[in-house]
Amino acid sequence: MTPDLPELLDAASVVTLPMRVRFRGVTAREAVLLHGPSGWAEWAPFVEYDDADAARWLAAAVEAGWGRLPSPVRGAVGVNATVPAVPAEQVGSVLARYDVTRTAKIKVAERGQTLADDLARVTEVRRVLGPGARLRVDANGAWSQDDALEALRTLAPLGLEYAEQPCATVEELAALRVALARAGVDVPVAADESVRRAEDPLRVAREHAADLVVVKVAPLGGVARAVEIVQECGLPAVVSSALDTSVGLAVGVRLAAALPDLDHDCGLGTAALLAADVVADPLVPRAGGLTTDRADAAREAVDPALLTAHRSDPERETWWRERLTRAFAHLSGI
Ligand SMILES: O=C(O)CCC(=O)C1=CC=C[C@@H](O)[C@@H]1C(=O)O
Ligand SMILES: [Mg+2]
Repeated sequence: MTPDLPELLDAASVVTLPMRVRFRGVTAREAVLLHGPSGWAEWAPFVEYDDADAARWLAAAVEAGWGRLPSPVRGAVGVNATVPAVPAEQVGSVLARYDVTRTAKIKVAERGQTLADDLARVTEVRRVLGPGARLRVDANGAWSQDDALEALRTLAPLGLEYAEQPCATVEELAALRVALARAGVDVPVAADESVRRAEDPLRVAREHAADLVVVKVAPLGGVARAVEIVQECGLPAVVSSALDTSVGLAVGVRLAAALPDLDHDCGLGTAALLAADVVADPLVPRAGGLTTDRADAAREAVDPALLTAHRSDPERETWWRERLTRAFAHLSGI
């Protein structure tokens, strides 16, 4: 069932949530919470995304708020800590916000920083979490193929589970995998933007450009679509958030719980990066994981007082409502 536009606009609350640390260049996360007959849903396409992208995020919100989510095949999922591109001295305080010690994802290749900064940050995460922890890095496509080879050669001795989107294009990722193998650098490559922002999310698998895929519910158009994409790719998957509120994270947990195979911890701990949320008890990982029970409960626990307290200013609210109207016009093309 798809709501009409007046129903969607009526169901929408626009919020601005402050973040604890800068992430993806933002210090506040804006989101639209939608209350539909199937429960709360979130629509929060990154502000730089165009209306066609935003429509895919809307399809995901409509699935959660007006449709049905695929049934879980597991009741709990492991979660990684997410470490923004902070100075090494701040790593300890970031990690202290997570009840997670097994796996951490570390942002690298941040604009204005150097490989020495990345090395210091990853070294510090390894020191804090110890030799048994699984560490993955995410360059968000910022390295050239040569830079990626040099960086991963430098970081590999610290022990990396994988490198997420080390280069921007599918061609570079494919060539990098060959170059890494040739150089004897044992770091698997994961594709994120090459799946979530691609015209054809399966191309990365066809071109043998990745060892695993990172999937996010909203950019892929919903849980059911994301499950299909993972199956069609035929590669191991990691479910990750799109810097969601607890509502979006809860739906992410439902994707992780619905995948037939899940061998990696998921990037669903990002509530810890928000200084405010739309539920009183944010969906942060406990003992390294999240359960579907807690996720479903969080989605039911959206607090109207928090929606009011964090309501966006009138100018931003108008911007989001107009964007929602435009994205809705694209929805039928999805
Ligand atoms: O994967 C995680 O650990 C948390 C989520 C995360 O890192 C991201 C969420 C949203 C946008 C991104 O720039 C970023 C990513 O690239 O994976
Ligand atoms: Mg990523």
